[in-house]
Amino acid sequence: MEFHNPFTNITFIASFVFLLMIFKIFKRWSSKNSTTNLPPGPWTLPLIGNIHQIISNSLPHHCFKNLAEKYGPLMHLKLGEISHVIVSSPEMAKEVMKTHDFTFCDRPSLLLLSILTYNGSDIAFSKYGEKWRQLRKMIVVELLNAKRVQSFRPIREEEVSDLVKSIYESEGSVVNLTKMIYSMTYGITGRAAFGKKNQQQQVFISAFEKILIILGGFCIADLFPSIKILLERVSSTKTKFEKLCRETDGILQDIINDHKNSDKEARDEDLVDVLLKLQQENKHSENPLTDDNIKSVIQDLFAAGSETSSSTVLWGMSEMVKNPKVMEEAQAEVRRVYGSKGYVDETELNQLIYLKSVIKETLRLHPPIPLLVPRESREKCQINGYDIPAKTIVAVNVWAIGRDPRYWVEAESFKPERFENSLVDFRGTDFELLPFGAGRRVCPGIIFAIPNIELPLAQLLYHFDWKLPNGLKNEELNMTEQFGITVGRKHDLCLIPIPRRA
Ligand code: HEM
Repeated sequence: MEFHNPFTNITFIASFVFLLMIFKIFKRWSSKNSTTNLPPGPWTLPLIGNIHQIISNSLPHHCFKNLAEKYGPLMHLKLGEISHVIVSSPEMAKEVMKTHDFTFCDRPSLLLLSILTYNGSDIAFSKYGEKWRQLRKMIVVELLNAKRVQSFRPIREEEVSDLVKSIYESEGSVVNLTKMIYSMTYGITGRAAFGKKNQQQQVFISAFEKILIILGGFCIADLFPSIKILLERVSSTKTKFEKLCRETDGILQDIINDHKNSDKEARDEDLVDVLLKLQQENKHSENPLTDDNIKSVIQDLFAAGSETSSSTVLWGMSEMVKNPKVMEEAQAEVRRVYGSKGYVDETELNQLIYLKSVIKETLRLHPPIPLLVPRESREKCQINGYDIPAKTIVAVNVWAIGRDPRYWVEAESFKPERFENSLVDFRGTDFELLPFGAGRRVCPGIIFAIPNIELPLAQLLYHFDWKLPNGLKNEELNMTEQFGITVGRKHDLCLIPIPRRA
């Protein structure tokens, strides 16, 4: 899956607009820069602040890690008119997401996300407040609980079996695992959300993929609020984005209407059914669930759930191909556990202890959202003796934290064994491993995500041995990252499956 580099067309638009608006911005910049006790950071240029330092060939999380090595784990950057703080150590992450969690549990209002989410009617990108709290509670209790996740087990098993079947059909030739895994995960999310697969669902998924590609980019208007309207006019992105959102909105509304008008008893309950039931139950409450809430929550599940799980499966496979001893041990475990049964299902997944360590290690080195979803400070506060002004955007570089040699021996190596006798977990209480974030805004989809990652990996390991095409050696596998809504592989993972004859 290809994404645009977020920083590609900034220079052109920025130089044009800067000439027009130079005075206005300068005035605003100088008045906003009056806080003197900010965390350390690189020297800023007038108007653009530190933008020039992050428009480089390296990806934002790499660039922030390099800068943090010089300026420290709590670093201030000015991107355009907006103050950003970049957190790069477990201690500072704990300050932001535990000690001062309430101050940092807001999300910034970003132009394209506001359009997509019906002005923040969702969970992931909406402002902190009573409406968000109620919606999140409802979704966690009713939608993302263990019983509901279990109810989708047949869907997962069927979709993963279909994946295995189509790989068998390509026996001996190269398969594009990237395409197959994304399509499988979208298939699982689509069926869990909407019920049976149909044409409408496919159209929604392909339009939504285009939306995610644009969202993975960078919106310059968000960095210059004082000339936002002008920037929106100069750029064609907003118009293109609105058109795509109108398309997905139409499809989602049709799906909701179809659900409202059809016989629910005649089919298995899907997530749209659950949301419509909640809408009925809450229609007289202070914060009723609107159709916009339903549509934006469904989009959250696709955006937050599908890309992240796919990218984890693909990074896990890539690391195992690159480290054949790990692959052998993981295969031996899966084949031992399922050997007498003769096929893989979800019943024994909890016995795959080594595979669980492989997944943890994958999330340590390749967190799909390396800077987490941005937070915004609700009020002024002090961290580590520095002032953080209200409305500062905070990014936690969990990619850098996962590679911190103070916490991780041989931090750059892929060693699942490190978790063997360790209690470190990824659920948001161990601040050296935070792929799902922490605190009030921690990912509520962890139990939904885990089987979507474990089952395909277990099946791929059970049924096949894997070889790189064109005589490439394992260590030569290209591991370059591509920045987008999640950080995935830049190059599709293409491998030759060799079916295992039991
Ligand atoms: C490997 C899989 C996944 C990873 C690594 C992941 C990671 C994350 C991260 C880093 C955040 C932001 C946390 C923060 O701000 O501290 C987040 C938020 C969220 N995730 Fe996940 N996620 C995954 C799967 C899922 C799944 C499967 C779902 C739902 C089906 C989901 C739903 C959400 C939602 C709704 C939010 C927003 C929470 C809020 O703002 O209150 N995620 N996720």
